[in-house]
Amino acid sequence: MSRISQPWPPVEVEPATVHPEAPKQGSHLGIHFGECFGCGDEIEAGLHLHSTVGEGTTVYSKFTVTSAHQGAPGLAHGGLLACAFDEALGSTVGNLLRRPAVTGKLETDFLRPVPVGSTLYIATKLDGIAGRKIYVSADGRLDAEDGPVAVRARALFVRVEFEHFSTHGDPEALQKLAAAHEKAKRAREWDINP
Ligand SMILES: CCCCCCCCCCCC(=O)SCCNC(=O)CCNC(=O)[C@H](O)C(C)(C)COP(=O)(O)OP(=O)(O)OC[C@H]1O[C@@H](n2cnc3c(N)ncnc32)[C@H](O)[C@@H]1OP(=O)(O)O
Repeated sequence: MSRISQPWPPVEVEPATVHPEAPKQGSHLGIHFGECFGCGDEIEAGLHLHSTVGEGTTVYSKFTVTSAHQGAPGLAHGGLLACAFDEALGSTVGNLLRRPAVTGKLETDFLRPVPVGSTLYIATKLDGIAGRKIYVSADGRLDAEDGPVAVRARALFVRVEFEHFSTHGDPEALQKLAAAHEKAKRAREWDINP
């Protein structure tokens, strides 16, 4: 039985073009929000995903499973694995395209159990764009870049305006976040052009 029967992407797409100001190959992608469950450093039990830009439209992420992420004893919870992929895919879309987008659909195939203590090596790539729709997919390999594939994911992200977050989210927290990003940007420019 084929695990994924639908063609991917499911519609005709244009190739995704990386934004000229996107972080370059080899750049480590920072935390986009300290309280983000996927990447933030303020959530002790969070996933603490780390990502690096790869070649073309690829981003590589790592996620180490801890006892805080269990479903069955000693094994990662499938929902948290899906969360790791949402983060890896979303970070790829956000950082490479530099336009706000949210997950519209996320599909996961769990191919092998993922034990506590193991690290998932997630390789994500942009598969194409159709209007506001961005198609993206990833493989997660166990314990090595060339390890066996344990989880696969495919997602549709939908481009939104900034108002999506200010209308539905926490405007005060957004303002603080924007101010922190601006401060970090100025500090980087100062480092580069003292
Ligand atoms: C540096 C930065 C780092 C940034 C790093 C960030 C990393 C964070 C990672 C976490 C990301 C998340 O979890 S985001 C949080 C989870 N997601 C959400 O909360 C989204 C909730 N849903 C929504 O707000 C809405 O449904 C939207 C925005 C997705 C779509 O609503 P809309 O704006 O009214 O647009 P709509 O017309 O419905 O959809 C647009 C097109 O997409 C299609 N479409 C929409 N949803 C689906 C779907 N589930 N399945 C198929 N197709 C769909 C529609 O058919 C349509 O196609 P066509 O007619 O054009 O052909």
